[in-house]
Amino acid sequence: MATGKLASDYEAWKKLQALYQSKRSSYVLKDLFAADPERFSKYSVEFKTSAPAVDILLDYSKNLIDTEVLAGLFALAREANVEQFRDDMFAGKHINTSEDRAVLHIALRNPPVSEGGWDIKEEGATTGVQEVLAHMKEFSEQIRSGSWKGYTGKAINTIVNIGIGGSDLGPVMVTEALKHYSQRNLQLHFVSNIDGTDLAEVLRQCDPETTLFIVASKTFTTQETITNAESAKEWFLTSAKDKAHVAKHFVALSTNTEGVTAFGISEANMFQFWDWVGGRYSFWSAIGLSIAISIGFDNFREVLNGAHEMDKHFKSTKLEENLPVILALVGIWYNDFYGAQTQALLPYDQYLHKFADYFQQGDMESNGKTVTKDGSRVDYETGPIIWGQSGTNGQHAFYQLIHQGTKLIPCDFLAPAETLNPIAGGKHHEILLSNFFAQPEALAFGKTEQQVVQELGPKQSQNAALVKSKIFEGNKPTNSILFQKLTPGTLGALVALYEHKIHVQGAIWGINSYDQMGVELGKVLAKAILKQLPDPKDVTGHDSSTTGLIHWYQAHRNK
Ligand SMILES: O=P(O)(O)OC[C@H]1O[C@H](O)[C@H](O)[C@@H](O)[C@@H]1O
Repeated sequence: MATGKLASDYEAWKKLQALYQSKRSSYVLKDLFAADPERFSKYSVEFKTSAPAVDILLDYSKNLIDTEVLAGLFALAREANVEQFRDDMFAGKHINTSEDRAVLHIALRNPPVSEGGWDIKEEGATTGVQEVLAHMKEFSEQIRSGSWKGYTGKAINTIVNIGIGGSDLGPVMVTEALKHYSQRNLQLHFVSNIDGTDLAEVLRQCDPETTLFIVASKTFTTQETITNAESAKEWFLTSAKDKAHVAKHFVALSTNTEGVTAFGISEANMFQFWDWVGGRYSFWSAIGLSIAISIGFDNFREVLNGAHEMDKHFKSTKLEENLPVILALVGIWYNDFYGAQTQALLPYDQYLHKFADYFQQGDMESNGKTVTKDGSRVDYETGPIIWGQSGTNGQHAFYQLIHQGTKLIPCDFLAPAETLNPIAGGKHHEILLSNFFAQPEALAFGKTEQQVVQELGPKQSQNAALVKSKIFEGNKPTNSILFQKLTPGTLGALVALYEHKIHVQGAIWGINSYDQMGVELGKVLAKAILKQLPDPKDVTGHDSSTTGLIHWYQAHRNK
């Protein structure tokens, strides 16, 4: 098990620090490429599987690394026991130490043991998963075929997923990413925010006779979700009148049977999962019901299968060829030695426009920690700020800062070789991909004096200041990830790739990537404050700022 040791105490860490200090000026992409014509083939690796057919190329050659840096990074992974910690996760050990839980989202995409899956000895992890998947298959097929009827005998044509955080972001991202495979006569909506506007605007588009509400909440205690679900039920009953009709229009995805039944949803309409599924790793579980309804169960299973292939790769490939490990280590090089604060995810595929949003929770909630598992305060940076947008939109918005700003922003570029929408004879995709190739090239190599002089011509080049102002150094690092096509299997593999990257980084930093105590404290405080809001006299126990703000609100609200 990862010990919670400070990463900065590892010998390999110290060596990397020394390397960075003494040789940083030699990590210049222009020179590194000039010196080694084999750099691309040396620093790229392909992940290829046949069932499902997934083909992903990771090119990490445009990074500020050489063989020595890489050797140091792999040594760090070994010294931090990354392999052991990975195996502990797969074995169901309780690596989420603060909550004493296993971390087994990998079990959710595990095929049945009879089909070669791992046998994981944790409640539900082997047979339970298959049972819930069978329930999801049956139910999603009933909705898609129209055989599930609403209270007036009409088929369902609108699905509203009510959930927040992991119970929202995963289904949102995946249903967007795989929209191409969706059943287009089913309208999908997601309500997450407690702000009544979110629910109100969605309900305007719904007909109670043909709407299915999916209440998605691991704990079934999350204030936003329960409040939204109660209000949705009230809205529904205004038309349906009879509470017995709720059974046809509300289902729940949760670990909390008691909470679900207390809400008025019967156990038969509940899709179970387990406490070893972290919210931000949960769309592989029952939380993915809206995905299965949208794209069909077989496609949903392909998402799981693609992820399972990546799990196998992560588990059995040596570190030097292991995609998640490579991404994690290169990320650590910038995060901890160069002091980069962020990591941009830039998919050149419009279907992936929610990919960065999704990993904002996945990465930042996992690795936004300052204390290691043994309680020491870290003296290095942990989780980066994750952000991004789909290309080429980002190019016309924030790329300038990546190109020439003072901050180092390592970027991952992702793109499919084949588009799902080859309109205008494939012209759009060629233009899109020319940008996908051009941006990392420009970031890496910038614009040299020679290029500027050539561009300006002999006369204007006399102006030294002008020439100087137009040169830019480049040397901005990127990873490029090319994949064949955005299929369900490929999406599953890509998401698992980033999940495991997060796991490896957390292991090296010695932190618990699987709890979220900061978020939980905010929830507790909000509940306490809610009770004090009716009467200013009740506002006690806060600092003067919080008290002042609450009092101002109380004086200004329109009650
Ligand atoms: O699924 P729920 O129990 O409603 O939780 C929803 C979300 O709550 C919090 O924000 C947690 O930090 C998230 O990890 C979780 O996904």
